[in-house]
Amino acid sequence: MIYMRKLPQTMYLVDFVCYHPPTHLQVPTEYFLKGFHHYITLSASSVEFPRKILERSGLGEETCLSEGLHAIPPNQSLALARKETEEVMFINPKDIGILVVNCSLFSITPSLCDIIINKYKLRNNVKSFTLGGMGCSARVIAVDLAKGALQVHRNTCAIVLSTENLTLRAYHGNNKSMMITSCLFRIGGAAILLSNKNKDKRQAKYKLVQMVRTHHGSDDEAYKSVSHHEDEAGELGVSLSKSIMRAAGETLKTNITTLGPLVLPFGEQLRFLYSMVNKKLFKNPKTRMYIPDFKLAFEHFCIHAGGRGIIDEVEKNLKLYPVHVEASRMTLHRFGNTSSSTIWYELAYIEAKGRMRKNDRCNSAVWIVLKNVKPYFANGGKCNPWEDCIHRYHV
Ligand SMILES: CC(C)(COP(=O)(O)OP(=O)(O)OC[C@H]1O[C@@H](n2cnc3c(N)ncnc32)[C@H](O)[C@@H]1OP(=O)(O)O)[C@@H](O)C(=O)NCCC(=O)NCCSC(=O)CC(=O)O
Repeated sequence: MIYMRKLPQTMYLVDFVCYHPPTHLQVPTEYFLKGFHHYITLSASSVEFPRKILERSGLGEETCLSEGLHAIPPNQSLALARKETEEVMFINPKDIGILVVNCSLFSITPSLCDIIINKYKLRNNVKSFTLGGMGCSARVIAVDLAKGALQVHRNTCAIVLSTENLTLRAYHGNNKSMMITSCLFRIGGAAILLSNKNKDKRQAKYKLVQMVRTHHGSDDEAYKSVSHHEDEAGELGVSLSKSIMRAAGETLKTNITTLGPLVLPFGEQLRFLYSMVNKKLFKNPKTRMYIPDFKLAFEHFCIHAGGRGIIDEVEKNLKLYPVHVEASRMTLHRFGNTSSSTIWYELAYIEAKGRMRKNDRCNSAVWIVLKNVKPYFANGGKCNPWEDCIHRYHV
């Protein structure tokens, strides 16, 4: 009995839903650019910049912005920002013991967790955590936090709510790195139900098998790659530095080194080890680090849809095929960069395509599929954000 209590708890992903924004919130390119012209005093040289970025971004014509950002000039009131968050975050409140909410750019009192607890009248011993400022990486951090809490609290359900809120963050200046953020980021969110209850095993879709987190905050360049600050003219904005690709590449390398031994076939591990020893120990300048074939470890890849450039880079570095990055590209096209929730739209895409088969493995936390997941239309009308458009994808 004592031995049993010490066993690590298995964490199941019972189900998840993604916010499906209403069509009146859509921002087709021309409409978006018209709004941009109204609320930004663009200098002559930068007038064409947002158009250029939008055309090359990988975003389609149906991505959405919050109600406040449709107004001309934008209505950036706290009330509308709060309304946005309340609309995006929704749960089924039954039996929740742990609540984790992550939202990078919107932090208020009462907290985002408090809003949910009050709205759904959650029980008073619920363990709640609100994470802020962590960008898209919070998608892993929030699940990891829930996992840690589920190790301590047995026979418990946890909800993770991942979202971003841009209403208060529309940028009104000429700084290109900050304009890019406005061009790429869109409204979105996801709710993920996790459980360590034995009885949930039967209905759960996925089981967590590995979780890897690495932190590159000690590297100054990585630290500054996404940053909220004032521009040269004193306008607040969130800048994306050009070095983000390099930072993403470095993080990928560290993750590969950590995750490789846990998921790769033995032969791939050996090849990787051989190249590492050659390069690091024998300092052989001719040896290039071997990038293991992760296609042998995963059937599905959910790569953060941060921008076309990011997806291109990961596809190239990991030598993936177009089908492996299809869910990321289609998510970027249909929903835009929704920050920490993009990977859940991607998982929903793979499900909607009917590609999720029993025993398949998905990154980025490593999930194993517990049963064939039926696409939405075979699922009794269960909510999938792709349900009205999956037949039109891929594009
Ligand atoms: C923005 C792009 C779509 C542009 O694609 P292109 O293939 O056209 O790239 P390009 O290099 O030719 O760039 C076109 C123009 O944009 C400029 N440009 C590109 N990136 C820039 C940047 N970060 N800051 C300032 N300017 C930039 C180039 O100088 C050029 O300007 P000129 O024409 O004047 O020479 C792509 O670079 C991309 O996807 N970048 C990654 C976006 C990103 O960082 N996403 C992660 C967000 S963070 C995130 O998602 C996590 C979170 O939520 O926190």
